[in-house]
Amino acid sequence: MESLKAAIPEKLKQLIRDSTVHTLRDTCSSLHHFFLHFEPFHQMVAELADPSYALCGKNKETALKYKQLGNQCFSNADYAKALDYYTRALRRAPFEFGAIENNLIATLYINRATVLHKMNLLVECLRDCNRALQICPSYSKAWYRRGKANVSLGNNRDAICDLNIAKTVESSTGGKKQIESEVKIILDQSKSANIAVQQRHKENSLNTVGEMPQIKLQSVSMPDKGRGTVPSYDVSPGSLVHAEEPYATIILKQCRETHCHYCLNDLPADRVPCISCSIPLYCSHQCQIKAGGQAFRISTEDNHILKNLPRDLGEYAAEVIQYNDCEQKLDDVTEHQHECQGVHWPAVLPSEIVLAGRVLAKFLSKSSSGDITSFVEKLELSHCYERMPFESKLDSHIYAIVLLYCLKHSHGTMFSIDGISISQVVIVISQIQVNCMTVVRLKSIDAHGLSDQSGGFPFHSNVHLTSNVEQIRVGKAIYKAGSLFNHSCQPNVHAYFLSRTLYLRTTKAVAAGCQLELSYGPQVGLWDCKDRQSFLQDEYAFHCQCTGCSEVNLSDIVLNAFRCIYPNCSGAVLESRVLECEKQKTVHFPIADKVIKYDDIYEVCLHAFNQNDASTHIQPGHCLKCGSYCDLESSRAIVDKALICIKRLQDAILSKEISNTSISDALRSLHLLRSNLHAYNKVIAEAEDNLAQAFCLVGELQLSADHCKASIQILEKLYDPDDIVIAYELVKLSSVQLSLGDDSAVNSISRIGAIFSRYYGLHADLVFPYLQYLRREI
Ligand SMILES: C[S@@+](CC[C@H](N)C(=O)[O-])C[C@H]1O[C@@H](n2cnc3c(N)ncnc32)[C@H](O)[C@@H]1O
Repeated sequence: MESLKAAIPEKLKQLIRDSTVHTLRDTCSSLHHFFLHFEPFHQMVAELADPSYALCGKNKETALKYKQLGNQCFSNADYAKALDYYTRALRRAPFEFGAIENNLIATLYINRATVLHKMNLLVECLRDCNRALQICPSYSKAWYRRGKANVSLGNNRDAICDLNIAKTVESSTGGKKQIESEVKIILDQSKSANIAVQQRHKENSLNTVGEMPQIKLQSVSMPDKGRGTVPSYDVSPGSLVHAEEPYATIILKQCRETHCHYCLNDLPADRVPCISCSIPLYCSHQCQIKAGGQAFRISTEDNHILKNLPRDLGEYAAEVIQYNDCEQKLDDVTEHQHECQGVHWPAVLPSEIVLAGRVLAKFLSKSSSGDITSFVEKLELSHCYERMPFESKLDSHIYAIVLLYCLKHSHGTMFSIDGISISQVVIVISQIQVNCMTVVRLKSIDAHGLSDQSGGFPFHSNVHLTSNVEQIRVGKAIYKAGSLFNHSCQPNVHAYFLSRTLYLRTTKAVAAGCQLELSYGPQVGLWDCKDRQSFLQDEYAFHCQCTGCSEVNLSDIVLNAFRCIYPNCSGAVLESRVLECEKQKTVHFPIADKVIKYDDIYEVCLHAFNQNDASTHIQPGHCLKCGSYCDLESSRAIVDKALICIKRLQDAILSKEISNTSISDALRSLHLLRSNLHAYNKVIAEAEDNLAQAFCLVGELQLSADHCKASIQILEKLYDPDDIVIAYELVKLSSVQLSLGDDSAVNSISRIGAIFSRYYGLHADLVFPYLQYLRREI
């Protein structure tokens, strides 16, 4: 990429820098023309898209090598490594149609099932047996392993069926005898114990609760934000206003080995690779088929086994072999199919560009003509091409051309590559920048780094959760209707995801006709106004016009403020960086208008209110309440030094090596922070939170609870007291309160429940399973 960029003549770069939507065809055409005569471009496209260079394809030799390594690890009882090698082998093993006997993939699934059984991952083991049996229905070892897993699961009835089938299809007499004696043992055991309730372990089904949005929405046009979405009637807090499947999705590179490439959920130990290339991993066959459109199913004629079995066993076997792992209707367009030839480009190009490819492929498969000239128009998404910085304009030109060449190799549909088609893709790339949502997940609950093997919370253990509830970014997606919701730094809508489905829920009451707005990332309380605006400008190329950025609010004044030199004065002292931004707000919305409504703003900047023209009287380094001067340079130096100690404590928490010295140094630093920073400064809240975690880890639970409460008190000033951030903090507090046997845990937990149900409704327990544990405790 860099070498292509460097070779572009300066004159052409200048044209691209100055390009608008109207001149885009010309600049795209000129750059294309330049690349056509530039050999390194053709070399690069060949390396990206030519199957003869493909390294991500299937390769039987490599698969056999990994299988061998897996076998060695298994013999040495190194099961974790064996599991990894068998998965690698499955990723590279080509599917051989017709090879029912000694099928490499079926053997690998059974080897992996055996490892999973050893690791006591029984449901996963059962699923791998099913996969092997779908390929080779008369695979005795697979029925046998399935039977053994069912015994361990207590599904004795299924186990007996599995073992009986294994016995029937087993060719050796010795083998048959051994299975027979095992069946006898289970039958004897079953007589003395109640037969456990049978469970069918199906592959992952979408974990959604059947809640449908009931609110009628309208699209409206706003003078400062373009189109927006409003409800047709009043909506109460916690109402589900929108649910939508994505138009296209892509997993982020850092999650490729940990999350399903289709539904974006955590990958289980029995992950399923793509059938035709070695790039994606899925949580189930269901997701693999939805993404790639292919399944390795045997035809019914190959099911000799079914015909030779007694009727009841035959029906049982049919259910296992043909069990419906793709109940949901397949979209006619599968996202990964066009990328799936083992060529490099889907693995190498940036995620947003591969996503643009998926959007284009979906469009092409729906259009009969292969004409992409009306592509942008039909997508009906806004874009930011003219607001993009030069570097992004240049990158999108280059990537659009490269992507079109890669798609032409891979897609199979004919389309012409010229100024018109390239300009369409450039616009789509800028549409993706503005409209794509980052799919996030709450990180699996981790109490002191503990979680059970399936990543869930160990409900049985008496542990307290003190680490932060983290969100991890797993994918990017385009939701066509969802992208009509504008941003606000004081949002009234909360967006979250279950699998790939987007859910939007109101967190406040919204009157009919008022805009429903979510946060694209930054929020009042998280960062101050200046930082939020720079983020939105860099990431989404717009200047935020929301109320949080145009009207004075307490959080923006105090979040980074210093304290007044007079101990009894509650005024805030601001540095010039923050002050400039706040002054702009007072020009348009005088603070005095807000005094009555928000008396806590009045509390921190009384002096500013008392002036006729507040904007000229607010000065950096002067208290906004009493006007006295504070030497911010020396305060800043003290604060920076104190923060080094707090950082040391943070590191000690992470490594779980907390010494008395690190705690007492941090306590001294907290004192320095409190005497230099405003009482509501976020840095103090974070220091309090670190101390709460440290005290919890060394078993000083009362001190931990005290520091946790101190942190929450500040956060309640910075955020809305009913914000989800407060609930996350209360989770930590309640956990410690429970361990202390403190009755106030009940209040904390019911507050958490109320906030969670407003943000997640019926999905709260799914998104945050730790809630069930807390509820049970009260
Ligand atoms: C995902 S789209 C939202 C729908 C968009 N208004 C439309 O007409 O399609 C994002 C774009 O909406 C506009 N926008 C959204 N929130 C805004 C805000 N708070 N202030 C200014 N513009 C905003 C910006 O132009 C941004 O690039």
